[in-house]
Amino acid sequence: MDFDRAADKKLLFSSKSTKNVKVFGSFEKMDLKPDLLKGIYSYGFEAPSAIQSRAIMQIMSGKDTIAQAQSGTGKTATFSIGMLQVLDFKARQCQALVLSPTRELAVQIHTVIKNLGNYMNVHTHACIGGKQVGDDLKKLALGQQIVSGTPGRVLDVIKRRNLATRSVKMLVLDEADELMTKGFKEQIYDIYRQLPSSVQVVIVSATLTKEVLEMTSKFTTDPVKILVKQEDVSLEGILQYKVQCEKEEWKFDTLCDVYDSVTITQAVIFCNTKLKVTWLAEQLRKANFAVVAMHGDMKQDERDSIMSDFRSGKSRVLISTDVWARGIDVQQVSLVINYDLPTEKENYIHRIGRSGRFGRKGVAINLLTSNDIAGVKDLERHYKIRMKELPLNLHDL
Ligand SMILES: Nc1ncnc2c1ncn2[C@@H]1O[C@H](COP(=O)(O)OP(=O)(O)OP(=O)(O)O)[C@@H](O)[C@H]1O
Repeated sequence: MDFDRAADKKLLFSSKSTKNVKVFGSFEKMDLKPDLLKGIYSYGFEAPSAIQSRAIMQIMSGKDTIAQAQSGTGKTATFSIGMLQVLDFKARQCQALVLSPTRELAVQIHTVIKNLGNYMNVHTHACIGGKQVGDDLKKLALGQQIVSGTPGRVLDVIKRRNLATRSVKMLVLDEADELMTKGFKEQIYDIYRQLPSSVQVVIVSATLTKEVLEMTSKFTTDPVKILVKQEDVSLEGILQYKVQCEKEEWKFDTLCDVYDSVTITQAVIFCNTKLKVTWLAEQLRKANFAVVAMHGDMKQDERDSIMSDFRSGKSRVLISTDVWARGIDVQQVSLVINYDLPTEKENYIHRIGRSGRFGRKGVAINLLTSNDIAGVKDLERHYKIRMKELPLNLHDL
């Protein structure tokens, strides 16, 4: 695991991290419950990643934990394993809440927890918007020890008194910086206020700015911090390219060239608006390219079916908004195209991180107009990266 050795160094050298966090080089050394260990191995994991070898034991110890690590380096299993180790699965009360910004991510986390806890009789539920609330209420009435959900729906079922929070021991905020933004912040505070004051808080993201860290101090007490320096947040395994298209109208032809030339497994193309996603999908289909599209205004059933086809490899090129930028794990994605440069710096890292999962190679291509010059410079400076010009012969990639 060469990539992990690199990630390891980066976690070690981040100066704001808590000093002397012990590193556990194997899952056995973590003294996990045998059924949990069995779940981890049958899920296919052999050894812990850099973040796992540090943060799992901290989470298990009951301390509030801030766990930052690059995209695709196994943060989900970090908090899932920590959680599965400490909860009491003989009791049916809800003992852990995981909040994340998108429905698809909440479902994905629920699935990972279910798989890792396969031998532990875990009852877990994905509580997300866009689905009949009645179905949630039925599931919750059965008793769910872990709930993974989106803030709006989770708050709703708490307010309706269908999700009892008095036994919640752990709150995980995944993609915490996104959850601290305007749309979610109030809901997160409202949920937090409903939890016992002793609740352990775990903060997770690949990007955590100083401001976000300050905000999270409202939820945490003397947290263990495992942080990555800004210039180390971008993964080395993802090659980053730019194409100067000058004008917006010239991007489309460039995209068609790229589509034709690169033999890919799977790709995600990002646009900044839902309208543009729909428009681009139409244009590409007219030009006989097979693509699917997904955005937040679509019905959940449709989103589910697009996700399921993309996960299974039935569809190979997906066009989306930032609803797809964070957390979604499809290992076969090897190419990310920013048809539009994201408006938030952090989302650049998250978007390109949909490729290059767990040490795989990835390619990111940014289509730029003359309006993007300053934005690119800013990204390059901020993350100490270099976007190279896309080679004319794309097979060289
Ligand atoms: N110890 C491990 N051994 C092998 N594969 C692993 C291990 N831990 C995680 N993975 C795999 O790595 C991939 C990425 O993990 P995960 O989705 O948790 O990343 P992440 O750090 O949460 O990324 P993001 O920042 O994009 O949310 C998943 O497919 C997961 O199954």
